[in-house]
Amino acid sequence: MTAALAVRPQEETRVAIAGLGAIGVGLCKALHDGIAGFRLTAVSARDLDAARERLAYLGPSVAFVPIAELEGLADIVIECAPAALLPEIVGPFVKAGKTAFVLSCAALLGNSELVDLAEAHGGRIIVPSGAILGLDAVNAAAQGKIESVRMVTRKPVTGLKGAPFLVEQNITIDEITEPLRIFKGTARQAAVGFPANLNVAVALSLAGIGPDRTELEIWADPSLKRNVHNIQVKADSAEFEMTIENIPSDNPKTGRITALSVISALKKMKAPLRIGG
Ligand SMILES: NC(=O)C1=CN([C@@H]2O[C@H](COP(=O)(O)OP(=O)(O)OC[C@H]3O[C@@H](n4cnc5c(N)ncnc54)[C@H](O)[C@@H]3O)[C@@H](O)[C@H]2O)C=CC1
Ligand SMILES: O=C([O-])CC(=O)C(=O)O
Repeated sequence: MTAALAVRPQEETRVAIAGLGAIGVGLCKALHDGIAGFRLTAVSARDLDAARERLAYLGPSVAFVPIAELEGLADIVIECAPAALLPEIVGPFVKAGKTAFVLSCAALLGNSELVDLAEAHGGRIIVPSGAILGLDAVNAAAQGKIESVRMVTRKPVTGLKGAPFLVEQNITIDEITEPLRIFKGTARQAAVGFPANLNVAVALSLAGIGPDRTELEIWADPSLKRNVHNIQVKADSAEFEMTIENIPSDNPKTGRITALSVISALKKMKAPLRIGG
């Protein structure tokens, strides 16, 4: 047998994408262009016919199907849909012992049975770094003792509009001319009040000291064009501060780096050299 024949080709992992918005469309393109070891096999969208037309370049090897059919067609699913759909996207995959990447991670707090389901069936839920930074350092610090994690988020008005907290509290931000602090509380409270705007705070809390101890301020700032997150961590191993300025994608609520973080996480799954968490 020649050396070449002795090398087993790396098995391709079949990927499904649920939700074809700002993140999902970027991931489709990346997978179509090629991520070694992965093959896009199925996608799901609210309007399947429109999606089929819009993404015709994906060709006949990619199935456009309702969410319920994704699990039969893929080994992993990437959830990048509205948060309310989290259980129906993730549930079937983890129940089959498969992996689900979750972007709407704020919704994990209200659906913790998904983690139990994954544990019971040998499935995995992976929350990529998304639009935030330093989850590896926070997670490392959490292996020791973390005293506090504080985050201050500043967003342009378009990145916050329509959040349930603003509606409930009758806070109008359309015409502000100065930065306005609109929320002070915990990551868990933010997940309820800002379910589509503060996944980053929940990811940070899950990496560190949990959603009830992670403190958060949210500011609406009309002078900003980017979503800015500043994090301060005090631990017995290190004290650190990190800031990220996210350039919005086609969806003003979503930073461009979010889809890239998924591509990076996929590559890490197969890399012979893995850097960071
Ligand atoms: N973890 C993180 O750091 C971040 C998480 N996110 C979250 O990721 C998720 C996706 O974000 P984007 O792509 O920006 O949102 P988006 O709104 O651009 O895309 C969501 C897509 O899901 C589609 N959809 C609606 N109903 C559907 C159904 N029944 N079946 C399949 N698809 C359906 C919508 O038509 C839309 O195209 C959101 O929940 C968002 O809050 C966003 C940014 C950062
Ligand atoms: O957390 C989120 O859902 C989005 C976010 O703040 C960002 O993209 O900067």
